Amino acid sequence: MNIGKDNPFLNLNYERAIEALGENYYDIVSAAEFPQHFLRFRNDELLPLLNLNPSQVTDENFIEAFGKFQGVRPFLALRYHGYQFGNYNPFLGDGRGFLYGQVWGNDGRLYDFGTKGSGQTPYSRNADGRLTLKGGIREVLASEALHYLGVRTSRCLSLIETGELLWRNDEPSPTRASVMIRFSHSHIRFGTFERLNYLNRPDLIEKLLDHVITYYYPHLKSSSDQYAQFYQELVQRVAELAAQWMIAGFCHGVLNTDNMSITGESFDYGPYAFIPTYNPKFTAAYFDYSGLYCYGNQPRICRWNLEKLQRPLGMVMSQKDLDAGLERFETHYEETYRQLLMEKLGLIDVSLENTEDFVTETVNLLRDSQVPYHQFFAELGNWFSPTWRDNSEIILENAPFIKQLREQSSLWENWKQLYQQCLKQCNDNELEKMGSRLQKKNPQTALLRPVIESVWEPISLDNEWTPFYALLDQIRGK
Ligand SMILES: Nc1ncnc2c1ncn2[C@@H]1O[C@H](COP(=O)(O)OP(=O)(O)OP(=O)(O)O)[C@@H](O)[C@H]1O
Ligand SMILES: [Mg+2]
Repeated sequence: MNIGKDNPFLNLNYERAIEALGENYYDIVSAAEFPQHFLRFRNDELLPLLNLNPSQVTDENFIEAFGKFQGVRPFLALRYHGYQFGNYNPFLGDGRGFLYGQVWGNDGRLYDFGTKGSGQTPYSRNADGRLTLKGGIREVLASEALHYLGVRTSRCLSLIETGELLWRNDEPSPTRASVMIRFSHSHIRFGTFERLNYLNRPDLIEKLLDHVITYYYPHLKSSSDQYAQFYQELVQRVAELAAQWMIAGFCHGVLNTDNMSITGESFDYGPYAFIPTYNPKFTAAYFDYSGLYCYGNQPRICRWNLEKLQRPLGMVMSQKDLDAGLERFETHYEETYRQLLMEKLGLIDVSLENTEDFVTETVNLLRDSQVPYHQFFAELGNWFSPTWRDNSEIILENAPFIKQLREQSSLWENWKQLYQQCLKQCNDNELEKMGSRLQKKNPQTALLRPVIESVWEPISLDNEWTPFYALLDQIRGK
């Protein structure tokens, strides 16, 4: 049989980077066999990166490769541990996924195809190794939405419904099942290093660190203090990521160290939620009883996770270098947050004497007024007028939530003054472009929970997928 002979996914040039590290880092596993295969999502936007033309890749090609798992082997269940809600857990690892393969993008970067919901592995414990269809849909939507909001994130390459029924205590059950392919820059997690520290294997830590630098920080390769520079850059990337989440109004929900990527990329979208209004205490996961991973704690938690990573890294590099790297977390975070908030307000190359105050005032206004977070910025784009530069009184005067803003009289007056001061630094040409720039930065549709439920309901009741695809178009700004 010539299965897959012409399947472009099976003929990609797979790089065996992780495989070459040896079996101390993974277990070879096989995929589950599923009774049915319905391709529910294919991410054609990613194919050109692999030099594939979407029109030449059939749905059957996706199903064969990522639903029936024919062809490329071996599949590697990666080994890792992690701090979960503050406690060390040595019983983790890919329990419902594996590394399917690694490929070079034509952007010169190495990408992983990682599965989720592909069956049991040695790390499944007593669980089924499966992913619910709703869980898969939620991850597809989150990663597309975050990507379009400028967050450095993994994406989904495909989602295939498998015809199985699952029992879950957080979804009405039985519930439908799926298998997803994640497209990301590495599935090496902080917890991958933590496991090696637990096993007291500095030799394996060093080998993994060299691998990480070779493939994901290649510009550091020739440096004499590459470990120090790697940690410094990781701290910067993670601080930037935390700022990107905060600006996007995103609460990841489960910031365990096994969900932190060594490339500083965001991934694993389980019980996440976008905030309806600015509320630092907003908590996404129903099982996060103390609110540890609430929206406002995210920067602090990221820093804590980076600090925990010092233990394994400390086996092969100096504590002094680690401390120096982590010290810069706050500065990177604050600077990125400030810059991104200004951009979200349409302000590029505008420097106020007191930009920090303006950023604080904006956050205070959003928090105290409890206006819808995403809508505030979207309406700024919808109503923007160059005349705001000359008359601050008319700023957002027709916005649906103006009453809420006016109730915060001194905050609101002050904010308008500061925004006007910024606009005064823009020339006519810039002001003309401001409305469309704001609209581009701030989509009309936010991926709030009721929005996700509104597309899930027709799928679950009538197998009606049109609203899901329409929502995808909206969050992609189409
Ligand atoms: N249904 C399941 N069957 C087997 N193992 C599971 C299942 N759900 C979660 N796990 C395992 O529990 C741990 C924590 O799960 P978590 O939800 O953070 O990760 P995940 O969503 O499964 O995978 P990823 O982090 O790659 O997105 C992981 O080791 C995961 O493999
Ligand atoms: Mg996870």
